[in-house]
Amino acid sequence: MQRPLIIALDFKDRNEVDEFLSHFREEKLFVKVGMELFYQEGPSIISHIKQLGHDIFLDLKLHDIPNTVKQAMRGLAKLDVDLVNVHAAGGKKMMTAAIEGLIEGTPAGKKRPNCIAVTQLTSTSQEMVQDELLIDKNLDDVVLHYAKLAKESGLDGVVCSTHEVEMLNEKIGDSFITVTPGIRMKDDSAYDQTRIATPDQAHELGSTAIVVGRSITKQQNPYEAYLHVKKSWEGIEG
Ligand SMILES: O=c1ccn([C@@H]2O[C@H](COP(=O)(O)O)[C@@H](O)[C@H]2O)c(=O)[nH]1
Repeated sequence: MQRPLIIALDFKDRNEVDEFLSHFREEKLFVKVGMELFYQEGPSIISHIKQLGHDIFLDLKLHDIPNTVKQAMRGLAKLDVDLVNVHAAGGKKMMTAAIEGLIEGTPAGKKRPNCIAVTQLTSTSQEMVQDELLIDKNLDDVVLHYAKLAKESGLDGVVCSTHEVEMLNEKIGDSFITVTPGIRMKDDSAYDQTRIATPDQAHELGSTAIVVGRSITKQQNPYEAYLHVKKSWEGIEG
């Protein structure tokens, strides 16, 4: 994976997506379709965006019993997306089943989509881990443990925050993909995210890819905001 900047298309429908993408006519993008858009528009939104020439991370974060995840992944593999994901909290059997489903569902001659596991959401804080999830461990240790489970299950990488990337690169190896949401420009609101960093910090810490939503999509000039984030991510400007 070529260290992409992935734009989260958290829009309510296809019209909003088209309006947003109209600002990027010359640009081949890597975009993320999440639950909000996919549950509204269904699989046709994927073929629509593919026809425009963009790469797609389908962020549905599957988390269910192994057989259900396997059959769901068989279906998703047919959609011609580049990246899909599960929650690592589903465990090794579930993650292994996800890969089996992807392999079975990928059309002959095509490469299966990369599959990554969410370790701990970037909206989760150390306090939440202890007080709400009742996990009596350091958040870093939880992320590392889930990342190891994902690796052992044959997944290609994880979703984590930038704060854990150096540790994962050191302990698991930097060919294991680290996709990091929770990205904010210096003066932007964190909104509901807690483990945040700027694009240039993500670059320095060694993220494979960053996911950026509102710091681009909610700006008055999304194209300018995108260029600004991209420069920072490429280490050209802080
Ligand atoms: O741990 C996670 C996993 C997924 N996300 C998704 O990324 C974007 C982030 O959007 P922002 O507007 O930049 O906060 C969003 O679609 C989330 O569903 C995440 O934030 N953290």
